[in-house]
Amino acid sequence: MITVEEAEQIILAQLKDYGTGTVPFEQALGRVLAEDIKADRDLPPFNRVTMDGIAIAYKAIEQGISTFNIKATQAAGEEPIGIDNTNECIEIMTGAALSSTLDTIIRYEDLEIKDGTAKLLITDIKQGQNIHQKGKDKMQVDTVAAANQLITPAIISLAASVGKARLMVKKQPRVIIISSGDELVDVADTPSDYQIRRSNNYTIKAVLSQHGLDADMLHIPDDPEITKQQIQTCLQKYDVILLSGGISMGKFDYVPQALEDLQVKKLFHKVKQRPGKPFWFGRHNNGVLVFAFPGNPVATFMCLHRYFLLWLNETLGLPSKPPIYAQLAEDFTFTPQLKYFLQVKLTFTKQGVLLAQSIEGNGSGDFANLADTDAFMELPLERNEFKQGEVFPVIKF
Ligand SMILES: Nc1nc2c(c(=O)[nH]1)N[C@H]1C(S)=C(S)[C@@H](COP(=O)(O)OP(=O)(O)OC[C@H]3O[C@@H](n4cnc5c(N)ncnc54)[C@H](O)[C@@H]3O)O[C@H]1N2
Ligand code: MOO
Ligand SMILES: [Mg+2]
Repeated sequence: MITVEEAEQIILAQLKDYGTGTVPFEQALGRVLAEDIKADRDLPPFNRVTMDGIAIAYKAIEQGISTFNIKATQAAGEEPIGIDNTNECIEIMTGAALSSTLDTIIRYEDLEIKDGTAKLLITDIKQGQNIHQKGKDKMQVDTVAAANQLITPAIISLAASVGKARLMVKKQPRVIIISSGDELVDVADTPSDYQIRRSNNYTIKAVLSQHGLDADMLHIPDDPEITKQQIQTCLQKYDVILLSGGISMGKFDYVPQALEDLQVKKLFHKVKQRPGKPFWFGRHNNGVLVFAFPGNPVATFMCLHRYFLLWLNETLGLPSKPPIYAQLAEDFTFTPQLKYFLQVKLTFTKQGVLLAQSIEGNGSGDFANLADTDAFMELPLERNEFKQGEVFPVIKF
């Protein structure tokens, strides 16, 4: 049986470029940017007033002038209005473009405005104050957002401001989620006393959608022929198949045999880990990758986060995420020769330390426990005793 690290390496050796395409920028949230976004003009594009008040030429202050004739009022979006004499000012609003004859803004709070004049109530005035200088943030053709990063709301905002109505993004793999098992009925159906509703497929879909990835869903019964037929169809239509269930040692666990019959090369089956020991991974000649997760809900959930999301991140060319470490809140013992992914609840202490409280639940079938936790703590395989205060990596979900 291979280790978690070996499984990770095998999976990360299967990265694939799915190409690029363009989407309207408003629909690009959560996708991966595949081009540099450049400023179409300076940012800001003009000397932008940052306070409502008056605009003056600083020279007036040097000349000892403290009362100004208001020549005009300029709103944001209006053509700049200049002055002819240093004893003049323009009443001006935040966001307005400043005329080249003006270089200093005094706020209304620091003025007394009466009978068409503005009198200064302060003496400490700096040349250039309350002005966001043209080109201060970025110059024309500067890159405002570099390729190979996740498109966040801030990047949507930048795209809008530089007039990029469409963005080039990385194409995502086409994904199908296949659940299996005769004991599983759909959400809308009423299970018999010996059935349950299927949930893993919805969990996977929800996690993927949190990561900006859409996926189709399919359920197959425990029938070897149907299992084979259905997977065969999916091998033609998708880039990645995420299976849940049917991969262990049960008499009706038909998935590994079906995959083998369909020429999906097994790259590994079983990993030294709990949960998720029976995890199966392989690749078809045509490049389709198959992640077959163990059916127990916590096992599916852990493997999805630990392996598939990692692969997705790398395959889309995103920078590797630095690991997050937390401190174990109490002693913990785990004796099997498996790497244990302990379910924990994370909190920050007053000292700013990330603390992991173990919330063990009742094994990998206890999906109710997932709602009470927010991370897996990855405990080293080589050890059995873990002490309060020790620090280990965590996978937040
Ligand atoms: N003799 C052995 N038996 C088992 C072993 C083993 O090493 N030797 N491993 C156990 C472990 S660990 C796991 S995990 C499971 C994995 O089993 P399968 O991948 O074959 O999954 P199933 O048998 O189909 O189902 C297991 C369990 O999960 C429930 N399930 C499955 N799919 C869903 C779904 N979509 N939504 C909700 N629940 C689902 C299913 O009803 C079963 O209760 O094998 C152990 N056995
Ligand atoms: O992988 Mo199993 O999840 O330990 O129950
Ligand atoms: Mg089974």
